[in-house]
Amino acid sequence: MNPLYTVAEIRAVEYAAAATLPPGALMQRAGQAAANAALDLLPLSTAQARVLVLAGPGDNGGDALEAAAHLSYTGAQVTLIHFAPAEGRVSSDERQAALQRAKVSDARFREVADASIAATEWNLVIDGLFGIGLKRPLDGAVRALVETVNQLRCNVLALDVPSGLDADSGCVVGPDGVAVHATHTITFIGNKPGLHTCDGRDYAGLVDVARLEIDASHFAPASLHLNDVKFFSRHLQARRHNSHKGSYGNVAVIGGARGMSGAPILAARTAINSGVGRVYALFVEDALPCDPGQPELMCRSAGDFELNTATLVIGPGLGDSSAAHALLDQAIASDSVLLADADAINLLAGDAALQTRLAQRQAAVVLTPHPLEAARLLGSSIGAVQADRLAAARTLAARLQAIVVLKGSGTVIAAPDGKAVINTTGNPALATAGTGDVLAGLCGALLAQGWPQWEAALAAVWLHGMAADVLVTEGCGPIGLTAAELIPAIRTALNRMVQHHAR
Ligand SMILES: NC(=O)C1=CN([C@@H]2O[C@H](COP(=O)(O)OP(=O)(O)OC[C@H]3O[C@@H](n4cnc5c(N)ncnc54)[C@H](OP(=O)(O)O)[C@@H]3O)[C@@H](O)[C@H]2O)[C@@H](O)CC1
Ligand SMILES: [K+]
Repeated sequence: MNPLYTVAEIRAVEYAAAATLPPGALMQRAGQAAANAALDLLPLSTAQARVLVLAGPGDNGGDALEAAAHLSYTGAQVTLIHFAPAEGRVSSDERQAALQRAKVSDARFREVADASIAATEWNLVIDGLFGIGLKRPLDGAVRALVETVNQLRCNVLALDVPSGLDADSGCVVGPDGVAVHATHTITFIGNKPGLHTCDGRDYAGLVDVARLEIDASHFAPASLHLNDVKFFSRHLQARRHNSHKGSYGNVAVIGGARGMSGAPILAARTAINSGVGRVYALFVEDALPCDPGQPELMCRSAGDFELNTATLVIGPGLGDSSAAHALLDQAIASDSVLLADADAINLLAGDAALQTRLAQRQAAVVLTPHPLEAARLLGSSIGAVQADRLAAARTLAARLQAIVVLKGSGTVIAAPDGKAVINTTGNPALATAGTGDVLAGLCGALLAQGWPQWEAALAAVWLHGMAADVLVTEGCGPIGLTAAELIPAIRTALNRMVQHHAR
């Protein structure tokens, strides 16, 4: 089920596997897998293909040298830019063997400063500069080379990790760092979180995993996965004929301070379109009499509502007034399943006692912070949260005993026991006002229909991103997609999933 491994975990697998294999076997397999992946990206007539291979000073460079030798034997015109290890550093034996193979092949070695590199029309660049051994930002000649490669218009295949990207966090290693902008990444032994969150999705392109035929016994159970429909599909239930609106739960969205009534309306509309029996839009100030665009919603003043009668989605447009704070306090004190978003998270961040009570609740809690909200809760900065999104989400989940959905590219969903998932759907169309309210309403809807909080969060994030992906393929984004447009697309995606998976 799409496990992800940290660099430390990959190193442990590599160490254990290498001990059972002939010397150099893993690098040879990596080089072969890389060459195969490259051939998939080249014209059928390889003899015409011009391939630029960048080989760094470590074993990632060794993979590249192996791949270069293989490709040159297929007839491709391979040009190699090779960085020897720094003075005082010794190549591994397998890397030295790979260098020899490349030297005796038809691959042509060129100097890094060769001006013809920028001017040549390459069919493919293979990036084997740095993999999981990257230790510092790229600088000097390597940085200049990466900047040149990033200007080329051909496919770029990264080996293991796009050089310059941190394989654990998905951050370009900086400050002011650069990384190879790959169109494809073939990653070795196991998939890595950094390829799927933060900057990872922008730099890795399409990711493929080559396990290098390592025996499954060398892999410890993963605590981190990519999101997968299999994780939640058993909760996709077909509807019974003999059912009524009372069968599908109640959601109450609490928010809507003055000037911000749109946020709870978006969340409430999403909830009713995602199958909830009854949906209330509750306003901390100036309740709207009704929502003319969605008259099924019951619009009320929040103060008049019995909070124990619905799944609560608190926060969209809630503001920071004392009335908002009091409502959050009451919501936490209630017995209802609770989703806290947006201003509810900001209010929580400023009230340690409320955080303690939240952590002690019996009923389920889901929090859906974006990175700034997460930073406020953690008492840190956006930069610190983004530098390690997984740690941020896991820390919050453990501290607040809640499912935490840390939004952003490669949304991270974390549970108090440390298990975590990175979502794979979604695109930059979601970077617009109101999409968070839609996600909150969707997750609240699933919770109200009886989904456990972990699966509800996984499914909501998946469907929300999938709806955006479908809309983008239809030309409704990424530029200019509005949050409200997601709602019917989510309804369609949810119904399709139920048709496909439910019994
Ligand atoms: N071992 C195996 O069995 C297998 C390994 N595999 C492959 O090996 C890769 C890991 O190899 P690795 O550990 O040698 O690290 P790698 O990513 O090549 O970089 C280290 C080198 O880069 C240097 N360096 C670092 N940062 C730098 C910078 N910013 N600017 C300049 N230099 C910098 C660093 O120098 P140092 O800091 O030590 O002076 C060192 O020389 C892995 O990703 C996979 O592709 C596969 O073949 C499967 C089997
Ligand atoms: K690389």
